[in-house]
Amino acid sequence: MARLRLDDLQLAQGGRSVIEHLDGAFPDAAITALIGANGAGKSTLIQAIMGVLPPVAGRIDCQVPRERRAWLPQQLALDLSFPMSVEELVMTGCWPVRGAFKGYNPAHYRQARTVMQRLGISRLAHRPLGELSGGQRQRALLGRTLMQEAELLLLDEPFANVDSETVGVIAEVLREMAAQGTTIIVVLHDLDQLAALAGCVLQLAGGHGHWREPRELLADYGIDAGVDADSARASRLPLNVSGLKTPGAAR
Ligand SMILES: Nc1ncnc2c1ncn2[C@@H]1O[C@H](COP(=O)(O)OP(=O)(O)OP(=O)(O)O)[C@@H](O)[C@H]1O
Repeated sequence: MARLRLDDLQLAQGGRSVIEHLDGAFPDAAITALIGANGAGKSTLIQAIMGVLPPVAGRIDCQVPRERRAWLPQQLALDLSFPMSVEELVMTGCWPVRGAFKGYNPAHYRQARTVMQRLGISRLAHRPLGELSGGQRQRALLGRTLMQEAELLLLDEPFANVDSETVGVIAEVLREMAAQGTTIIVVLHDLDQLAALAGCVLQLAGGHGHWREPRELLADYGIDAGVDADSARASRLPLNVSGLKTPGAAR
C-alpha cells in the first residue's frame, strides 16, 4: 500500500475552500508532477501534506516519519540572507533526525562532502548563501534534503530561475532518489520537465484533483511522448488555464 494517501480531503485557506473531495495515492519510489493554474491549490496541498495546514475534512495518511519528510519551497519564499555557508546549510539536513544542537561527527562531514560533490557544488562549500546564484542556491537546498535522507520530498517549482545545467543536475538527482525509494512530488509548469520526470500526474482544477497518466496529459497538448519527445521540449510559456506552458508558444 502506498505510503502517502489522501482520503476525501478538503482544504481551505483564509476560510475559503481550495480543494474538495480529493482521494488517491502517490506512488512510492516515483515522481508525481503536481500541476494546475495559479491559485489552483498546489502549495496548499503541499502545506497540508507537510502537516502545517490541517485539513477541514478528510485525511492525509502518511507512513513516512516526519524526520524523513522534506520540503523545498519556492526560492522566492526563502530568506537566504542569514550568514550561513553552503556546507552549513547542507549539514542542517541532519537536524530533523539528530536535533539542532547535538553537533556533527566526522561521518556527517564526509556525507556532506559526498552530497556536495554529487550536486557539483564542492567548490562553493564555504561560500555564504547570500552570494550564490539561483541555480547554486537550489543545488545547496537539494543537498540539504539528500543529507536528510528524505523518504518523502516535496518541491515547489524547483526549476524556476535556475540555469539549464542546474536543471539537468537536479532532474538527475531526483530520478536517482526516486529509484532509491523516495516518494517525490514536484510542482511543475513545464511540459518538457513533466515529460522528462513524471511517472504520474495530479492535476488540480476548479477545487478538484484529477490523477492523470503523463502520456495521456501530453496527448491533450498534441504531444506523443513516445514518438515525439522533442515537441515536448518546445513547450514553453505562456501559462494557459491548466497552468502548463503550452506547446508551440514562444520561448
Ligand atoms: N495564507 C492565505 N490566506 C488566504 N488565502 C490564501 C492563503 N494562501 C493561499 N491562499 C489562496 O488559496 C488559493 C490557493 O493558493 P495556492 O498558493 O495553494 O495556489 P497554487 O496553485 O500554489 O498557486 P501558484 O501556482 O500561484 O503558486 C488561492 O486562491 C490563494 O489566493
